[in-house]
Amino acid sequence: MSLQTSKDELVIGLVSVSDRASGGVYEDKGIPALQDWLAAAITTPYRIEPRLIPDERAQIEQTLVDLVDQAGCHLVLTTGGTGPARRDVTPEATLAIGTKEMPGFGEQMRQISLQFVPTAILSRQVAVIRENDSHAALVMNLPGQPKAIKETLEGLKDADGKVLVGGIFAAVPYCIDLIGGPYIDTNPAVTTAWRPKSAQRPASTQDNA
Ligand SMILES: Nc1ncnc2c1ncn2[C@@H]1O[C@H](COP(=O)(O)OP(=O)(O)OP(=O)(O)O)[C@@H](O)[C@H]1O
Ligand SMILES: Nc1nc2c(c(=O)[nH]1)N[C@H]1C(S)=C(S)[C@@H](COP(=O)(O)O)O[C@H]1N2
Repeated sequence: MSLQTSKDELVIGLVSVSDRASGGVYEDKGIPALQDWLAAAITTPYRIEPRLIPDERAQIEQTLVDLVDQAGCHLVLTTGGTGPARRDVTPEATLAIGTKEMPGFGEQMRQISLQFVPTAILSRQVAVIRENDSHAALVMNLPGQPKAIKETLEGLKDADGKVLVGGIFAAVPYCIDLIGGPYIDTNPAVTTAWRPKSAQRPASTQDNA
């Protein structure tokens, strides 16, 4: 297990998978919801690579491969296409481009989402690592309902901000450390990254490490 995190700029791919939003039937709310949440949660500088595409498996696979292999993303979040309907194929496309499956993320997201909606059981969302010769990325599926983005990433808090159910984003920064990506710092008012003590860096040393 290596903790050689990279000094590269953090690059995050956002993929909204929706027939109707990509076809102009309704306005895409997936990418804006992802952007807003990340802007509040991540304090490390980062660049976004957004993509809006239909529920076509080949196009989803190609988009994910391009984001990791060409655009150099360290993290890719998809939204939409995780349900049981005939055109919902985001999990299949994600598994096809992954080199390692990360089942804990999908399991935890369904647990979290069940606190919000009983239909959470219908989401087949998965997460994978994609490794190429030069780097690796974490690719995770979120449900298509725009409100599900904050729910799954952040979890559930009470009126005083006390965490009732932890969101999955807390596990993302250390996962990116372990696959050799940049050190991600978060805003604790939104989400606190879980890292073992040995992997934590004081804020002032992060640029020099
Ligand atoms: N990108 C999006 N922007 C805005 N709303 C969305 C988006 N994706 C989904 N939704 C909303 O969430 C609901 C459930 O999402 P789901 O992914 O199941 O969509 P869908 O019924 O498969 O249709 P489509 O793929 O055309 O968005 C949609 O009916 C829509 O109201
Ligand atoms: N947190 C959360 N998870 C959720 C939902 C939601 O509103 N919030 N909607 C559910 C519903 S209604 C469905 S059908 C599945 C799959 O949605 P998708 O096909 O839009 O990805 O996600 C589920 N997971």
